[in-house]
Amino acid sequence: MKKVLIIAGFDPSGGAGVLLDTKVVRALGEFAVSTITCLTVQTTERVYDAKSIDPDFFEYQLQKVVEDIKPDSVKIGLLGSSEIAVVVLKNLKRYNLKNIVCDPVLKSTSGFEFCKSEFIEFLKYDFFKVCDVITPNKNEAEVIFDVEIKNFDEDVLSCIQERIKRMGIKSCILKGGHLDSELAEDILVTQTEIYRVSAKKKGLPDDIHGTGCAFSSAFATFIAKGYNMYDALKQTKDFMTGLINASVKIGKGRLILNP
Ligand SMILES: Nc1ncnc2c1ncn2[C@@H]1O[C@H](COP(=O)(O)OP(=O)(O)O)[C@@H](O)[C@H]1O
Ligand SMILES: Cc1ncc(COP(=O)(O)O)c(N)n1
Repeated sequence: MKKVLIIAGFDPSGGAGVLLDTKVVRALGEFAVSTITCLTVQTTERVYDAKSIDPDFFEYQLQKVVEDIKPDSVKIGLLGSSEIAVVVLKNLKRYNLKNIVCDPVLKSTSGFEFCKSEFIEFLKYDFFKVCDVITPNKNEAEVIFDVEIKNFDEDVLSCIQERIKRMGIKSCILKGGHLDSELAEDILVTQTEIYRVSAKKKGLPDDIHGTGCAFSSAFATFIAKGYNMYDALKQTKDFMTGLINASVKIGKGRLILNP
């Protein structure tokens, strides 16, 4: 059995964060261990507030779990503060952790700003370099690469490829759930290749909660199983399409995924 380390926030409604991440890893037949960066007050309707865990206590949690259980891959979701991000970076290096998948959560789909501008600069110029892949959605990619994205045309993709090289980012999967398109297209951009997968879009872009969390956890799980990036992306896309088509309404707000 493969082990996936989740580093993410807690959403009490179960629609995003560690509760969803661990269910995804389990649904794909592997084992999740989780460390919590941040607590949120959140429902299927919106995020009301977020509070970081004390950085020293978080580090204690992370170090003890990785000293006990060596992960085959790592999924990083909501970090929530520069202090927590600094601790994560230090320990990714200290324990020489491999197969790092980072979902750069900056803002919730409902509009809650999880982070400040200096945190974004730290991610862009220090943190992303140690990750094997980052998985921004349209809005996150616009902030990270400082480019306006209407669609994933050749000009946008070559601009992003040039920027990942300049920033020292190994690779990036651009998630297309929020593009105005009939297709939900996701694109793996490495320093040398561009590889696309797509599926028919269900409903409106903001109808479903937690798609980005589930995507990065599934991708990290397929990488832990030993798939290369291209095959892991194909498998993740198929898995996500199934989950999205079976999404359920459990509260007053958006649909959620129930792996
Ligand atoms: N309405 C939808 N129909 C089908 N696939 C979707 C839909 N919304 C998102 N996806 C897919 O879900 C995954 C997460 O994408 P996205 O929603 O863009 O991320 P985030 O939750 O970080 O904003 C991607 O594979 C994307 O293509
Ligand atoms: C704990 C946590 N992690 C991540 C998200 C982003 O998910 P979404 O984009 O669906 O709001 C969230 N809302 N809460």
